[in-house]
Amino acid sequence: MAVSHPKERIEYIVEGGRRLSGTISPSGNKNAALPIVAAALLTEHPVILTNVPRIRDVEALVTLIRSVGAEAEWTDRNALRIHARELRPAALDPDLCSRIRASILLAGPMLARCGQITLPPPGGDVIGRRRIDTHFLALRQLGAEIELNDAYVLTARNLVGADVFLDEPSVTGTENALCAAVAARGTTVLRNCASEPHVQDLAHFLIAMGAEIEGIGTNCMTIHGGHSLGAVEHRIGPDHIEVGSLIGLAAVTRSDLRIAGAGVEHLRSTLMGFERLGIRCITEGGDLLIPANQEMRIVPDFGGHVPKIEDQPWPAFPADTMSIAIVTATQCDGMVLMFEKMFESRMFFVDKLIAMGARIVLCDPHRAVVSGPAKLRAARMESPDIRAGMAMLIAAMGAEGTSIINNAQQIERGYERIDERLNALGARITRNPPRD
Ligand SMILES: CC(=O)N[C@H]1[C@@H](OP(=O)(O)OP(=O)(O)OC[C@H]2O[C@@H](n3ccc(=O)[nH]c3=O)[C@H](O)[C@@H]2O)O[C@H](CO)[C@@H](O)[C@@H]1O
Ligand SMILES: C=C(OP(=O)(O)O)C(=O)O
Repeated sequence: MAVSHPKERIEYIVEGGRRLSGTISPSGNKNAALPIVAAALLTEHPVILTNVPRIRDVEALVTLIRSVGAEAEWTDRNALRIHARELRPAALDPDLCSRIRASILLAGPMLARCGQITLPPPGGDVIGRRRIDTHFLALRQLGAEIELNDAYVLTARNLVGADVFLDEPSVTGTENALCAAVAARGTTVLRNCASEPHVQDLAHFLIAMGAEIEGIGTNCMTIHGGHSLGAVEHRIGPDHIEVGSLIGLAAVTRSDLRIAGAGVEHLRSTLMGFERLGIRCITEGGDLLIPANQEMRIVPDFGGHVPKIEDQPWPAFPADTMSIAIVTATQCDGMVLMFEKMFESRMFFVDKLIAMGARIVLCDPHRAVVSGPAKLRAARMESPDIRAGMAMLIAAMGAEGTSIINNAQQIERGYERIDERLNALGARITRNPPRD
């Protein structure tokens, strides 16, 4: 699959009102694959990654690492071999960098290997301000110098361990700092760091390469840097955001689904959020079952008060599952406050759901009250970002009639062949243009 041209437009034509059934396996975690592909640049030895989601963001990052001299080839549909034998701090394509947030993840590994990198501003979902201050705060303390011209120019003669307190637990900020700290001389303590499953997966990958890291899964990691890093084979963990999306999809379409190998150890806050909406899943070994006969009655807070679902850094309810929870709540009986604490523009897509018949009051950029259930009508929509796009796809599948989702390439930034995989469960989604 080639990296898409920015002008490439994809639409999904979705026939609603169909129940799905069967088993689906989640893809590898997008937000783990991206930092791990970048971190493969830390070693001059070959790295083999399996369960890599073949999505647009990963393809874009693979193109970027090739442009600095790494060999990268797909040895199978979801297996990637990277060999960063020699790297050159070449100028990165500003257009590609602007399409993905993950281009910023090259900072730590490239500083470690080449002592310099010029990074055009990163992109990613336009869901609010995407700060990079935390990245630079940490990298500066580890010895980097940063200048801003048209691009960010980062240099470091030596990376040296430090005691770093992050100003917020930024996911990609923590990942950049972790990669730089692994290569730095001496010990680094990263305090107030992020601990999402993808941050943990990156840390396990680095340990498999030879790094020494303590405190994985907590908000304080200690890294004993400077170990030599060798060849490694690593399997990317399942995408807990995709699992959350499938739970919402099953509930809205009243479908019976089994999610095989769902990574159940990382689902507690997600399941708790959906339970508040009256949706209960069953864990069976490593699988998650979502029965079709859900109560879908919003559980009030003690004393009958309006409950809320709010996102926060891990281990709380994930920000990337918020849009899915909103569309799911429109089909549940009762009232709930959805509180998006992290991004200030992510909730604006609810006007599309309102146009379909959902009863939602957007109180301000961070809070929306949803009252359900409301019958959804088919509509023509435009996907503004990955998760809003997925929420629209769920709404379209739950609505009577045929909906059209434009700009579906946004959905494909994060979900692999989602049309094909849902069609295999009984959905009817036509992709335009068809796949090669
Ligand atoms: C490539 C990648 O991995 N992208 C993910 C990564 O983005 P990214 O690493 O860009 O997100 P950050 O964790 O830096 O921050 C996300 C937003 O939350 C705010 N914030 C963060 C921490 C906090 O305690 N309070 C707070 O308000 C930040 O200011 C920012 O607006 O993490 C986000 C938050 O899980 C996810 O939505 C993105 O999918
Ligand atoms: C916000 C997201 O991604 P990114 O940070 O890559 O834009 C997301 O995955 O929902």
